[in-house]
Amino acid sequence: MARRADAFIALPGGYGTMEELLEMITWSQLGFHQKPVGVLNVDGYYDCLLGLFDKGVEEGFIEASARNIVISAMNAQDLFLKMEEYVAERERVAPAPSQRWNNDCNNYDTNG
Ligand SMILES: C/C(=C\CNc1ncnc2c1ncn2[C@@H]1O[C@H](COP(=O)(O)O)[C@@H](O)[C@H]1O)CO
Repeated sequence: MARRADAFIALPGGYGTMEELLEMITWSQLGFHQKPVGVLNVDGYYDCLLGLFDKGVEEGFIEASARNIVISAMNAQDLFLKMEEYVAERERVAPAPSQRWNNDCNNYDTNG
């Protein structure tokens, strides 16, 4: 499913949603994909998580270029606009990304 998606959007959710969001962010960071990853920050639900990402950059745990992987907006219209404009800045760092993608995403793609 992840391989077939054009983009990923996290709506407000719990641990499972956050886990999937972070997985798509880390896959982008590792160069497994260059698709936009959006956060629909309804009523500021994700403010703390986004703030933690900023702190991660400030503290040197997250590269500034990797912080740009995460696109956020308070409403769907703004989020879509930002995601349409997204250009992946990070190089593909993983060796043979297409092979890695197939290997790492097999669990998600039950339709072949
Ligand atoms: C093995 C992986 C993920 C495992 N986690 C989940 N797999 C499938 N479905 C899940 C997982 N975690 C939560 N869910 C369901 O998603 C909905 C939202 O969950 P949330 O915790 O409220 O955000 C809910 O229906 C859960 O049952 C690989 O990544």
